[in-house]
Amino acid sequence: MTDLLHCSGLSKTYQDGDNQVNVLKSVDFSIAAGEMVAIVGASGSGKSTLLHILGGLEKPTTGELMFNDQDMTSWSSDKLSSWRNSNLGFVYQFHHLLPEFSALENVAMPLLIAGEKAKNAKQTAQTLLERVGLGHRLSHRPSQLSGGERQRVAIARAFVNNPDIVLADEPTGNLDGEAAASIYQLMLELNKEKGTAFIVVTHDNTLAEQLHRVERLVDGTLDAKRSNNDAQVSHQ
Ligand SMILES: Nc1ncnc2c1ncn2[C@@H]1O[C@H](COP(=O)(O)OP(=O)(O)OP(=O)(O)O)[C@@H](O)[C@H]1O
Repeated sequence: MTDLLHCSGLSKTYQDGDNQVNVLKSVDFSIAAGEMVAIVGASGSGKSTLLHILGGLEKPTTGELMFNDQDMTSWSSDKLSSWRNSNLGFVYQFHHLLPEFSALENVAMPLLIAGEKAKNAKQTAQTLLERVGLGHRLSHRPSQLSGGERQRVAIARAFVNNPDIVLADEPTGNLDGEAAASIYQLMLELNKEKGTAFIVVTHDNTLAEQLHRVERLVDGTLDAKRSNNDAQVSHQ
C-alpha cells in the first residue's frame, strides 16, 4: 500500500534560552489512505509537535517528510498553506471556531477563503452540518452550542474541503464520556463513508482503541508499528 504521508528520521529541537530541547529525536511514521492512527504518549512527549510537523505547520529540524511521494521539506510556506487548504482538515481540542460567526458560516469559511461562491459554500456546509447531526443548529453561534456540538461543527469544518487526511489534536479532550463517545463514533463513520485518513493525538484510551493502529511517543521516538489488536493501551 502506498503511504499517504510518511516521515523518517524526523527530529525537532527547540532553543529554550541557552538550552536545547530535543522534543523529537528520530521519528519514523507512515499512514496510508483511509487509515486511522492514534498517537498517544505522556504529557510533553511531543505529540502536538509531531502533529504540527505532519500538517506542515512547523518545520522539522532534520528528517524526511513526504506526501504522496513528494518531498514536503522543500516546499515554500505558500505551497504548504495551499497544500493544507486542499488536502488537510484540522480538529483541535478547543475547536477554534470563530465566535462571531454562526455554525454554518464557520463551516463554510474555508471554502469562502478558497474563493468558492457563497451560495455553494453554504450549501456544502449545510450538508455537512446535517451529516454531523446539527441541521437544527445552523444559525447558532459557538457560544450557543454545547461542547460536543462545537466539536461536531469543528469536524464538519475539517471535512468541508474534502481532505485526504484529518489531523485531530485531543478532539475529545474537553468533553465528558458520552459526548466524547459520540465524537469518535462520528469520526469512525466519516472514515468509513469518505475514506478519509485520520491522525488523532489523544489521552483518551477508549478513543485510541477504536482506531486502526496506536503509536506511542516515548523519549522522542515512536514505538514500532503494531495493529490495534495487540496494542497495549491501558485504561485510566
Ligand atoms: N515553541 C516551543 N519552544 C520551546 N519548547 C517547546 C515549544 N513547543 C513545545 N515545546 C516543548 O516541547 C515539548 C513537547 O510539547 P508538545 O506540546 O508537543 O507535547 P504533547 O505531548 O502534545 O503534550 P500534551 O499531552 O501535554 O499536550 C514540551 O516540553 C514543550 O514545552
